[in-house]
Amino acid sequence: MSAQREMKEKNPWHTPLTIIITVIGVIAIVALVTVAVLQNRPVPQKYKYGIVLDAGSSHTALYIYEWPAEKDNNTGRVEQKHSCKVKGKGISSYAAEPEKAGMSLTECMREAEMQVPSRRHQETPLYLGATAGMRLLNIENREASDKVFEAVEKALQGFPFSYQGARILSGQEEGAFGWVTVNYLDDRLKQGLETTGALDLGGASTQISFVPHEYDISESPSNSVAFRLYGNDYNLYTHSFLCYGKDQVLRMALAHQTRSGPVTMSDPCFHPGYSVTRNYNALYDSPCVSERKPKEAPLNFTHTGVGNFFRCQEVVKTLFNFTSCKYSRCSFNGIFQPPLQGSFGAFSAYYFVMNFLNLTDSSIPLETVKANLANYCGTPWNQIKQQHPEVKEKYLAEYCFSGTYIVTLLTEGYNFTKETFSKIKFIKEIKGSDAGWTLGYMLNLTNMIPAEAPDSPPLPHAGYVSIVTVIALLLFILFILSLRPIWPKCSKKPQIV
Ligand SMILES: Nc1ncnc2c1ncn2[C@@H]1O[C@H](COP(=O)(O)OP(=O)(O)O)[C@@H](O)[C@H]1O
Ligand SMILES: [Ca+2]
Repeated sequence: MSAQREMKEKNPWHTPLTIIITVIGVIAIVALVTVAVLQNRPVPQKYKYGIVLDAGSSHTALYIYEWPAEKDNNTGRVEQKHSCKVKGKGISSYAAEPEKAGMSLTECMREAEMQVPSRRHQETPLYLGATAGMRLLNIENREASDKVFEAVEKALQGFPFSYQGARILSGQEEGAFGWVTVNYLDDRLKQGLETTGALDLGGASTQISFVPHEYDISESPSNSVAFRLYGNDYNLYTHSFLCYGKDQVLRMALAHQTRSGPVTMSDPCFHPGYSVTRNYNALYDSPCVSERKPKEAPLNFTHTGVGNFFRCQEVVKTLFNFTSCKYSRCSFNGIFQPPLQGSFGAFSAYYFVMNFLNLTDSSIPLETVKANLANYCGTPWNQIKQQHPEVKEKYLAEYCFSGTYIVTLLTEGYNFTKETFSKIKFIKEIKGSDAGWTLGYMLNLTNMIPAEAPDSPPLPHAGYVSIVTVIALLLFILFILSLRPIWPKCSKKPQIV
């Protein structure tokens, strides 16, 4: 009993000094680890927002983007939070009543007010970019185009966002920003990977953009755009063909087939049994066809379908001019195009049309695509309507023409072959964000893609916490070991007794 007490009294672990040192040591280590964890714990996510209105020729769409507030200038990913399709037609169709162009945006703008938290309203940039519909209106009637912009501007300024202006994008910008969007969403830019080309088909214009293999930009400087993004240089080839969007190209096809001013016209691009009355003045009311208007024509003509893909292709081919090229190589209409390179993402109407025709799968060979189209175009109009009662009749009637145009544009126009055709992916969106020029436009205007690669912290959060914990544990073990000279006394004493 007394030996036991003596041992207890002499146990060095039980001296007040050791106990105090141990307790302080443990507290210090716990405090160190706690501070490390708390300090680096991600704070609850706060977001910033940006709004872009895509005023296309056929309709306007509003996109809301969001990104983590503390990372807006480099590392944070910008994603599409919401989109809203404006009811009615594109703003260019309100040339005769511009106020209505402004009013048409109200519903989607109200939706944006609900979607963006109100404390962020004032700092949220709002852009409107108009494309080929307004380009055409601007060519046709400058004054009317200015009035539409005035009305739109007035309407947008009535909302609590940070309004940054409404303007017409150049064809180059439209092509280049579509390319930025696709490659940003695919994370190809930040990682410096080989980029994907972008193919955009609108109603009034169409764009092709890609980084060619070896590219002499001096051959046609107006087709080149240079970017420095995340420390990499890109020489992008881009071209926008005004009037070669699918609605204007249809006008051109109809104009070509009615150039003699007939009363009825049989069209291989429309289904057998299809028949509508069309007005000559309405058909030729566009700068894309106005010069081709027949001198003498009746008021209307009857547009009937024949449904023959191959003959339709012949009609479409007449809309491309292959005769003159002052460069080393051209696509069509004397426009320079370097050899195609890499894979492509085809979006907007490319996707809508090919998706309807069940032809988005890249593994379908070009020959099969043509055979399916031939079969589809040859199907009687009544049968098509019965099979797709849910689809808008205007779209439904035009899928044969649009599909034929897409295949002809890609192969005859841009020179895709049966081998390279499989490199085209028909896409609507990438990782939840729509493919289109709007995201690239906003990233550019808000300087959200830095020219140089951002400095990233040497360690991610988890790595940092683990290292602090390991060091703390090592310190603790070292501290215990430093008490070692006292250990033998403690363990041997009872044996001596
Ligand atoms: N569901 C759909 N099916 C077929 N075509 C569609 C569908 N939705 C939109 N489109 C077409 O996509 C095109 C979009 O073009 P738009 O962006 O308005 O014109 P642009 O880019 O030339 O200014 C239009 O031709 C429109 O009719
Ligand atoms: Ca468009």
